Amino acid sequence: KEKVEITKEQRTLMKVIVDAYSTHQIPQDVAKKLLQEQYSADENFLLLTEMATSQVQVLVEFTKNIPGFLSLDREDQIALLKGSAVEAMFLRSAQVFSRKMPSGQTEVLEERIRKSGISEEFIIPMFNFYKSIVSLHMVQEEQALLTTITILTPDRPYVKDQQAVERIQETMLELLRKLCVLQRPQEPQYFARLLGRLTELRTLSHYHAEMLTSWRTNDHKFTPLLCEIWDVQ
Ligand SMILES: Cc1cccc(C)c1Nc1c(-c2c(F)cccc2F)nc2cccc(C)n12
Repeated sequence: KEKVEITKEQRTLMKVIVDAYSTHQIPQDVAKKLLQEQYSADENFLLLTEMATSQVQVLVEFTKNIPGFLSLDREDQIALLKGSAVEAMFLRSAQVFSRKMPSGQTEVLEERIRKSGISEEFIIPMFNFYKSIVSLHMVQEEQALLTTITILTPDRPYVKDQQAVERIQETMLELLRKLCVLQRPQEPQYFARLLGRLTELRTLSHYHAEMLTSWRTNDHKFTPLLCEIWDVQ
């Protein structure tokens, strides 16, 4: 039986990441608007665009706090952010669903997503993914580390020094592996199941690209930040 223990530096690393992850949450005003504004496809889309924009801002702030990220080549930092944004945002919004939001915000958010002009063919895989994340009952450390591992994927387009990214990602993978063993001794495959979700995320990012195109065709407006992160317009 492998004796697994978290070293002192791993504990420090985890605290930095979890603090950054929990500090940078969706602003309350956006969450509050979800409950107040009226229901129309356009109003729902506007709210979700605002939510997506603040999710990108939160993602950038979180990423800057990942130990080692800012010491990467500047262009590689941008390539990692652009390449991982959708996946990190799917994880983040899935966690919004898994954490019972107060006063039925979850149901309201689900309703607004379903009624925002997204075609059924994207809604189904999106909500299946949310359900599969909720069913894992991840703790915050796992959520923060899984998002960090997603951001630090070396083979994103245009990343020049993949080795440097791999080195940091490996540190995070080892920490998450230990956490899973300690957290769920009775579920030896739990770590593998978590990483399996990252494969599902790649499929979702293809759906997301198609959603963007279909929104554009219906002449929906995005914010400058969303245009920049996903190279639209
Ligand atoms: C904020 C939100 C939450 C859940 C579902 C959806 C459809 C959204 N909204 C968007 C997403 C998006 C995301 F932010 C996280 C997960 C999956 C996503 F499709 N991406 C974009 C890009 C341009 C405009 C919007 C409205 N939008």
